Amino acid sequence: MVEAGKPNLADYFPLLRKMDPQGVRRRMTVHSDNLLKLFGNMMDERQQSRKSPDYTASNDVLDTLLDIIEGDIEELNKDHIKHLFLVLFVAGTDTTSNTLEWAMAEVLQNPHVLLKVKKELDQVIGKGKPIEESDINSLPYLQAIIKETFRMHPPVPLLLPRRAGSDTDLCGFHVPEGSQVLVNAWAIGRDSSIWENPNSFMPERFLGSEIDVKGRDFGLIPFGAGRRICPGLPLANRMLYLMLGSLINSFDWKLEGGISPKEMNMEEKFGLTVQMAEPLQVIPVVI
Ligand code: HEM
Repeated sequence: MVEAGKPNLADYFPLLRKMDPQGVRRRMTVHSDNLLKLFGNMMDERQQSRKSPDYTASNDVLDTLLDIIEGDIEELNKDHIKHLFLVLFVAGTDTTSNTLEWAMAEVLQNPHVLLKVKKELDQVIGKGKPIEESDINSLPYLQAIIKETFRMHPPVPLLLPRRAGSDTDLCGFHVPEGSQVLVNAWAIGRDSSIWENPNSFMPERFLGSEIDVKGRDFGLIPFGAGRRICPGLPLANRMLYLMLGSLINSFDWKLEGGISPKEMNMEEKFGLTVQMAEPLQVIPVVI
């Protein structure tokens, strides 16, 4: 992921693409091949165990896809599945874990938010009890925290690049056909003409508001919008509610090194995804 996020001269000067002057493409090919090998081995192992008479189907994604290719569908083969897993791995892991890390960091930096969400969880779920997917709708403040985290820290800050299909005039700018267009979701989230106090973490702004991350409200588009909106959105959202809610409801948290919330380093490190420059280090205390 670190390699994929490095600026590549060849993206700005396409003539250099064949030369690969920084070796980015060469190294990325090695990383992708290693991952494809890993997924290939996992598939072989699973296919082997599926042959055993004691095998109980787990009905996970791999089992479901293997059922399909072992049937008589020719459009999908093992190679497709390996590449599908590669895409899901690259698109779905750092994005979700970075959001969780930012959400925890913001909540811990803002003790009044922590107090409020703990109260909500206590009232709806009960202190220390596990959260179920069906509880999410009854936790508006937890939902607001996730939205506010996406507004301030969209993990894919420039979304995925677009190419203009034809000459276009947009907000006074001429965009020639074939240009690469980047949408800066990070800057939209910090735009003071859209958001009041854009640099303050205020989940309350989403309480009683219809604004959502599903691509209809262009002020908040961490998953993109339109035909190529992130297909992992429903999964990522559910995982985030469950993980953040469980971490907050099951533990008290202490900042490592005895630092106070105000001393936390909230600087960002730019890459394929925006990470915390200094990873969050916190100690769970069992409730
Ligand atoms: C917090 C979590 C996530 C965020 C913020 C996120 C964000 C994004 C964004 C911004 C795009 C590009 C959309 C566009 O440019 O319009 C994208 C594409 C994509 N995402 Fe996610 N994503 C997340 C989690 C996931 C997960 C969990 C998966 C799958 C398990 C996933 C799979 C994909 C795929 C396959 C694409 C490419 C879709 C296409 O090109 O048509 N994402 N995601």
